[in-house]
Amino acid sequence: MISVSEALEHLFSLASPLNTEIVPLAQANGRVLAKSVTARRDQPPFAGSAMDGYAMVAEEVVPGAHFQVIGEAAAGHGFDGQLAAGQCIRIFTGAPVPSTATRVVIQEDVTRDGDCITLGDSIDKGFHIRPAGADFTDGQIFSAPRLLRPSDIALLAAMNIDEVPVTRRPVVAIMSTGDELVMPGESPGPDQIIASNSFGLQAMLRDLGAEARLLPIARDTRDSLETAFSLTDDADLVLTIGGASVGDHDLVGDVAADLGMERSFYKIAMRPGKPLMAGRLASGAMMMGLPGNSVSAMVCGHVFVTPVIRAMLGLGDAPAQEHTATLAAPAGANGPRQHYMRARVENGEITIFCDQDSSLLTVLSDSNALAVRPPSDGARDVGDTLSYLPI
Ligand SMILES: Nc1nc2c(c(=O)[nH]1)N[C@H]1C(S)=C(S)[C@@H](COP(=O)(O)OP(=O)(O)OC[C@H]3O[C@@H](n4cnc5c(N)ncnc54)[C@H](O)[C@@H]3O)O[C@H]1N2
Ligand code: MOO
Repeated sequence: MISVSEALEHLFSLASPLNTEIVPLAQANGRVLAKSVTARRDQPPFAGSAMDGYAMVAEEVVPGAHFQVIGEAAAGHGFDGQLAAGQCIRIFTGAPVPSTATRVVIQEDVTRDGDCITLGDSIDKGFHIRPAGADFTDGQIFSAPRLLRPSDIALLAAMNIDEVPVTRRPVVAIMSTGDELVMPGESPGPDQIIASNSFGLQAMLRDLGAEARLLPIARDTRDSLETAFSLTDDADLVLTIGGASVGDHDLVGDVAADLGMERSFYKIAMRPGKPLMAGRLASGAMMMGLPGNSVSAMVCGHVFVTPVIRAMLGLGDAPAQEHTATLAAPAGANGPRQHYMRARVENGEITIFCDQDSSLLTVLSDSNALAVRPPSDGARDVGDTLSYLPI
């Protein structure tokens, strides 16, 4: 058995960044920017007013000083004339400030009588002028790679970038295997259960920005598995679930090998998730064969599938990021495999659930973390620092 970090190295050597496509800005949220882009203008493009008030030429604001109102500037409509000492214009937020104006006095600090304003006794000393290019300037680089979020979309729009180069979404084919499985909503026979892992993984993959589609459930026969594999030619990654262990009906590895899969590794010193396999199929797609136990499949999703998808998206080869918390209750010594234990982190303290059986989805659902216990980690006390993966 290889270690988790050795397995990740193998997986990263199988996963390479996908090519780039151009999408309209409105469809770029959640995508990965593949190439750096540059701002096509200054923002703001002119010195602009930050407040509603009066723009004037004044070194100091002196209570009781008078100014003559000679015009107006609003957002989208600047003032064409020249502004001299003793003069001001009515101005609104977002309007260009005349080049000679030195400050904007907010309207709350002014009394107006016809075309004359008088400054009040207590005046806000702010200049309230946003210089041209204060946010960004023409040609400023917005660097790739990065996962685009709503705030980035707003920035790209302001930069006048209407088409965005993003990494193509990885296409992932998810194949549940097993005679016992039926789809949610169907009526299972007495010996059957509902396929759940495929749906959990599909949700995880979609959150990561992959295009994840479910194949028909493959039965525990060579024919059925071969048929399911024949539907994966367009995939960048094929995820099989179940049939990965050593039982007589665990045929996934054998069938994949017969179809030309070059195996990279099988079995990892971890729990849950020990019987994970990976390799490259004859189609060129990467394959990961996940164990069937529900929690094992989802843990492999967090520990291995997520970093693989991020690598395919061009976000780099890095393991899932670990955080630390202090232990809320003592934890016994760990065995020889790296153990990912369902846990809850609250206010910086981590509590590990008692029952870690790898079939218990209720415990997984109650968890927001996987405590990471390295191989042969000794017993830990309350207050000890522990690493965890947020989930
Ligand atoms: N003699 C040994 N037996 C087992 C070993 C071992 O080393 N020696 N390893 C155990 C471990 S660890 C795991 S994990 C499982 C993995 O088994 P498989 O990958 O072959 O999975 P299956 O046997 O097909 O299924 C296990 C379990 O999970 C349920 N399952 C499968 N697919 C789904 C799905 N899509 N949705 C929900 N549940 C699913 C299945 O019904 C079984 O209950 O092997 C141990 N055995
Ligand atoms: O490794 Mo299995 O994944 O422990 O249940």
